[in-house]
Amino acid sequence: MASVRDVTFELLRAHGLTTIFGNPGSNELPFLAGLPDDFRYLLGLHEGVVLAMADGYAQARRGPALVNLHAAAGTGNAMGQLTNSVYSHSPLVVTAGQQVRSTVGQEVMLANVDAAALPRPLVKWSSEPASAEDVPRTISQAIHTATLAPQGPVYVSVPYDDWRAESSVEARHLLSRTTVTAAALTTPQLTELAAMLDRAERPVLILGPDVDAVAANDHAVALAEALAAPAWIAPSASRCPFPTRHPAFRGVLPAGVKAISDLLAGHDLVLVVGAPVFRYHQYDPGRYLSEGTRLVHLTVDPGEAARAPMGDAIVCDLADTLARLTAAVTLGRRAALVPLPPIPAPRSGSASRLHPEEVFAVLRDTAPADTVWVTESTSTTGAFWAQADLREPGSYYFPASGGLGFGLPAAVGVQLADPDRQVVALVGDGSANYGITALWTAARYRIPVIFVILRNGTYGALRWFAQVLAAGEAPGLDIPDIDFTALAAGYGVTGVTVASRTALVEAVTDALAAGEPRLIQVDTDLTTP
Ligand SMILES: Cc1ncc(Cn2c(C)c(CCOP(=O)(O)OP(=O)(O)O)sc2=O)c(N)n1
Ligand SMILES: [Ca+2]
Repeated sequence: MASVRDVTFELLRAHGLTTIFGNPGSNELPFLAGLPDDFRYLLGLHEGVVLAMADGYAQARRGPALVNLHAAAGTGNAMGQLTNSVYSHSPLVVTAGQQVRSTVGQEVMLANVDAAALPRPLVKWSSEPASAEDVPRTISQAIHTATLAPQGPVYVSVPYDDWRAESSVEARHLLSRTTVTAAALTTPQLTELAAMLDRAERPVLILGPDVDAVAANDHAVALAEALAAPAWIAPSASRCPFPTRHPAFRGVLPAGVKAISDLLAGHDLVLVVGAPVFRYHQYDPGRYLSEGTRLVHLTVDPGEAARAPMGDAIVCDLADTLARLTAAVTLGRRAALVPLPPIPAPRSGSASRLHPEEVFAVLRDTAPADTVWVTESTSTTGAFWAQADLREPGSYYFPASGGLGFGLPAAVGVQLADPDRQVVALVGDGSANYGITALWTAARYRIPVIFVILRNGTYGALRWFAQVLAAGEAPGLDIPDIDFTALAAGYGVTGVTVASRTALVEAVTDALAAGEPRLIQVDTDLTTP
């Protein structure tokens, strides 16, 4: 008779979940010991790194990723990164080892007390099965819950004495189950929306991460062209859903209520696709929409639809709806769009420092055109987008809730999922410290990410925010004299410090040829987001 562990590995295999991102403890050993040969385990030295690696991997492969953590302590360490995963709709199946089932109530050492409650509200669903026999079905439910729209992280805690229990023969049904979301607009809904777009004098598109998550970028371009409508990326961008040098592209919306409504004034119809309405950030009170502006919101997430403060929402399949709308609207109703001016020359840095725009311009011109950028340098996002030339789906990732510690490990996960494209991590000298041990995993498994650390010696974004809030000087904002080349060497990654464009070109060129992870530390001027 098959054990619960045997059936669980069969189930994971059936769903392609044979890569485990993890950090083990004694509770996890009965699950991990004797790992089947067709499974691989990627060790992260901190559970925040483990989670963010899995998040990058899942987003880049557009499929689920499996995580194994140590009881409550490991889960707690991972929760910082779950704040990102839950908003990036990352389909993560997070498992955690639990103490022996009969001892949990005594709260013995390593008991994950109230395990299913611990990760909420940072997961879509969580559970600790009520019996060993129910472990396979619970994990099956977790996988389907993570991958059905809206996708998201889920959590299952398993007492370690469950694995050796006998499994029910009925569990075999789980191995072949499939579940899918089918959410197409009805013909009347589509006809009504297409007519609304046709009637609009000045429609505008706002595109979000969920368009890139289903690689519907070309559908978004086709609709923008059919409508001759400008296209913005939704605020607090965590992915790039539209080519940044397309004539319809206008930029990333600022994350303020008044700033957005001012920018959208004059448009009589705003179509938001695949983003919450909206991920505001700085407090910037004002009208949500100008008089005469109507907003329609297409989303995969009923929660986004229900909580928006304005507009009409339709929960639907994004790629299908974009393609059908393009075919349904009337062409040629508006004058051709005037493209943005060419990318401006980057601003120059001060003595012995480069301006972030210079760094991004050199990287853009030296790295391959289909490079994947994983960024976490919070004061330089404006500089990045000003210099960006992103063309393909899956070209850009940023922590969806700004939970730092994502950049370095997520870049490792993205490179693991997408070995045919070069991944470059652009991470601030502050952010780098939250996920620094990812360098060890990159070296250990020879995952050839190029890590670029922008070192301005401060928490730049917080300096900017202190001005926005007129808060004045605050303690704890300076982080001088951290040497990331020394830290990288300690984790097995070769690093170099550069102080000129020429040296940066040379370092990037060397790193591209290395075939193993490399770190490049650049001293940069402080700029604003
Ligand atoms: C886990 C965590 N801790 C603290 C913060 C607060 N925080 C911090 C500490 C920032 C500064 C990041 O500094 P950096 O050097 O990475 O980048 P810049 O200098 O370009 O801002 S931005 C920000 O929101 C956070 N977002 N996430
Ligand atoms: Ca910094």
